[in-house]
Amino acid sequence: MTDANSAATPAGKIPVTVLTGYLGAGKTTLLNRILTEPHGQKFAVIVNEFGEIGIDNDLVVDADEEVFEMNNGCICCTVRGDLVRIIDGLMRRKGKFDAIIVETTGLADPAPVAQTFFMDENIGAKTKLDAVVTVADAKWLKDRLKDAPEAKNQIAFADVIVLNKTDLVTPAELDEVEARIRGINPYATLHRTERAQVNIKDVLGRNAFDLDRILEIEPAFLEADDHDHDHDHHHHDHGHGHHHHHGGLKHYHDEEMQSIALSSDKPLNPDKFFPWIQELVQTDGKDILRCKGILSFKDDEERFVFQGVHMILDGDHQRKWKDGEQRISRAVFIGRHLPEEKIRKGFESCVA
Ligand SMILES: Nc1nc2c(ncn2[C@@H]2O[C@H](COP(=O)(O)OP(=O)(O)OP(=O)(O)O)[C@@H](O)[C@H]2O)c(=O)[nH]1
Repeated sequence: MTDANSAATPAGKIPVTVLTGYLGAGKTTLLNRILTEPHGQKFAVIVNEFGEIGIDNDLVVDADEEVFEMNNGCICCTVRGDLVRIIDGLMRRKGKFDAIIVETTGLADPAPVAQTFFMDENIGAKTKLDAVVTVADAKWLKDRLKDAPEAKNQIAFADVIVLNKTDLVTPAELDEVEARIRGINPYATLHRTERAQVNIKDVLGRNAFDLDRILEIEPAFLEADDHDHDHDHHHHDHGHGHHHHHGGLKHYHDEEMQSIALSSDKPLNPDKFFPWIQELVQTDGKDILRCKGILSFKDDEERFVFQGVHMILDGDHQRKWKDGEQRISRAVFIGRHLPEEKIRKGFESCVA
């Protein structure tokens, strides 16, 4: 097969798609869409998540794909070594898959991730960065561009932008957010979507990563990594956070961002949980950028997945608990100034 989607690049390198976008924009929704389409390809999927407990990899559809998880840290810093190791391991089993998809955390700066494919000689020889695909949240991007520098970098670095959640905004708002995106990145191809419904050929096998353009934005992109992780507090353009240096590449982290991980081995009562979570996101949704969890309800044979982005909640049964599978409820809340005690106590009070 030699369609646009066909995996092997001329040099026989494995194409890598970096899937990025701010917290809750719809990355996993897009990933699941890609994996469930009849694409006839075998993907290796690498998922990086912010927060201590692995929920994301559990939300990726149960396809044939192998999912590698990297928790506890941001892909662009602490776990970058993991990324190199996982890809290195994958390359030793060449032939078993056609392409690699890396889903970063919503808080990752895509620049150092992309840089890995140029700076690590071994990886650069065997893989090729196909495109940085950024999912943008039509409802919240505007606000995040004001307070989250990661969100802006994700747009700036994109080769393909999936402007998602068009159902949550008016046509005028949609035009406005697209104009904001165009102000930052006039080059990327852009698709407006609901539930990340985009043609797979529009996001994979693009051969779109443009090094020249990136060097214009980030002249230091190809400078050697001296593993210098300076914490530079002399920049007062943002009240919090710090900059790292990856070689000559400077990148920003929001240190006020926190995550709270909760778990319980006692089944929860849905009649307590739903009113609690609804009330919580109504009162504190401004600070809760993202919440999600896999829950075990009393007398319920199925896992229940809930998701939230600010005050918008979503939830559904996912699948039956498997025989022997431990029925543990897990949830994570990500945001700034989170009322931790209130969230912990509230969650505990939902036990049946
Ligand atoms: N209304 C609406 N909701 C959507 C759309 N796309 C995704 N969602 C919901 O938005 C929430 C977040 O979607 P995810 O795909 O998990 O987002 P993500 O970017 O992977 O989130 P993180 O990995 O936590 O950063 C979920 O509840 C989705 O069901 C859309 O087009 N419209």
